Amino acid sequence: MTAKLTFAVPKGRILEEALPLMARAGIVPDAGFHDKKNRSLSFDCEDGQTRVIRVRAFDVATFVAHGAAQAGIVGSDVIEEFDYPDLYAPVDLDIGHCRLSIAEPKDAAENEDKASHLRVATKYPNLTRRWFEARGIQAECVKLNGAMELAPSLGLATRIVDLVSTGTTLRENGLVETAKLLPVSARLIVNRAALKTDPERLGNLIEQFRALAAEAKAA
Ligand SMILES: Nc1ncnc2c1ncn2[C@@H]1O[C@H](COP(=O)(O)OP(=O)(O)OP(=O)(O)O)[C@@H](O)[C@H]1O
Ligand SMILES: O=P(O)(O)OC[C@H]1O[C@H](OP(=O)(O)OP(=O)(O)O)[C@H](O)[C@@H]1O
Repeated sequence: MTAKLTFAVPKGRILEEALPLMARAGIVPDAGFHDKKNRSLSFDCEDGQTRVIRVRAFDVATFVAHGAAQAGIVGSDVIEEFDYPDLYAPVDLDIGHCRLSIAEPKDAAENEDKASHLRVATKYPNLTRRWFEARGIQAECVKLNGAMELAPSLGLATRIVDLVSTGTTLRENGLVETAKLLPVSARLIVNRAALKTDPERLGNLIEQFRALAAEAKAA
């Protein structure tokens, strides 16, 4: 018997949009997955050949890149931040849309614009450093895992780099978006080595998600 395929999904916002797509690709975790009291992190699927693990968004990429999970769904923000060579992201699922942006207080001092060194609060230090470096600016990143919007008013940083969708969080915290680093959407990801050793199963999975994404686009 072949080993179960482990499919990793983020536990938060992408999940709601991802579950119907997964179901159409035959990945349906058992009822425990939807039971809020269930503390299990791994769920067998109806097909008996797949298990779904529910982890934090950044950890989806880590599990798949190391081959602990063979495939999964994660935002392109996470893929670009890690840039794992063993991660293959063949299908844009056209869900989980947002953008990674720079923001600053709406009354920021003008001379900040000409600074060659900035302090930036972010969950994405690699993408942030790269973006500023390309513009000749050295970004000193303060890594936060949430509530980035507090950093400028409390003097932790002068800018933030964070995900923006409606813009409400920025507005309600007195910040304005000054540049867009990256448009973001969720992707199917696959471990490259697993694709080589199990080309039939993972190849089929890619084709199924590819067809679903194309269908959604055409609709
Ligand atoms: N408005 C938004 N804010 C944050 N993430 C968004 C937004 N819209 C879409 N996304 C996508 O959702 C992903 C976050 O997923 P999720 O909420 O599952 O993370 P998480 O694992 O709960 O995060 P955390 O590490 O904060 O617990 C982002 O990486 C991004 O790709
Ligand atoms: O533009 P908006 O529609 O307001 O969405 C953007 C906000 O959503 C995300 O935070 P999330 O709610 O995931 O909480 P977090 O700060 O814990 O990451 C993100 O980090 C922003 O704070």
